[in-house]
Amino acid sequence: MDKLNENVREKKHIKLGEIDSGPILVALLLGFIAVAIFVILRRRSAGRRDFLLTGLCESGKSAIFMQLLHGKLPETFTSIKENVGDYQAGGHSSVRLVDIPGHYRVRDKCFDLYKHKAKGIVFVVDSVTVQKDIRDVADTLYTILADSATQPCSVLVLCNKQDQTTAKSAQVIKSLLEKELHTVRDTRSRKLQSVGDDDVNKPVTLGKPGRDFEFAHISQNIQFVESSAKEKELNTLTDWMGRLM
Ligand SMILES: Nc1nc2c(ncn2[C@@H]2O[C@H](COP(=O)(O)OP(=O)(O)OP(=O)(O)O)[C@@H](O)[C@H]2O)c(=O)[nH]1
Repeated sequence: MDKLNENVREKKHIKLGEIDSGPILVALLLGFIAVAIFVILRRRSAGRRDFLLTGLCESGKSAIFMQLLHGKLPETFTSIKENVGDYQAGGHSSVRLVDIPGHYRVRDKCFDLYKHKAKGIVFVVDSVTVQKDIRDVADTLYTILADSATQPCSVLVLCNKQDQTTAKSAQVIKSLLEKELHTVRDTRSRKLQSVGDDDVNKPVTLGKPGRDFEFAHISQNIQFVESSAKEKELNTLTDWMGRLM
């Protein structure tokens, strides 16, 4: 009888040993995967120090650039070339600020030159004309967000010209854009299906397929804030940059 009990106990031990090793292996595997993801993400964001000001023509990018770097508003002119300068926020080392021209003929080419070094992308919106221009604004923003090179970036949608009484709030602009980006995504995915695309430059499909487009579903960290370059109210932008520097 004693021998029988001992045998049962032995068997139990063997079984317990077998069951116990499973969770340990799973935990080790999960740990390994977590470390690998951390290393990959670190590598992807390493060397990214630039902040890019982008958006449609006349949204106020050059005004913001000049206010931040020189404390003054520039004469009105359409940029055809980027403005580049060093910006320093209290206590931080300086970063490169690049004002990308809004004109469609130069915008994408210029953006492509700087996107791989970008840590933060500031998408400037004219809060007065945004509703009228919503198709163009959404199309331009979609191109930026769907670019695989911008996936590690933080994105700030800066709703500028808030000194104007007809300016839409950041909250309204966010929901206008959410609706329009849904349409842009549909149009683009239909085009992709008919044309086909090479795998290397394949843009990312934004949000969750089959669901309404929501900014909460994209991989970039995106925030919406308000500003007025004219009134030098740019704290929302400088605070955001300070947090990333
Ligand atoms: N009322 C108001 N006007 C602004 C503000 N920011 C810029 N502007 C004006 O908007 C116009 C366009 O500003 P820019 O800074 O040249 O616009 P941009 O985005 O650089 O335009 P592109 O160079 O064509 O890409 C200018 O007349 C600015 O003075 C603002 O916060 N409030």
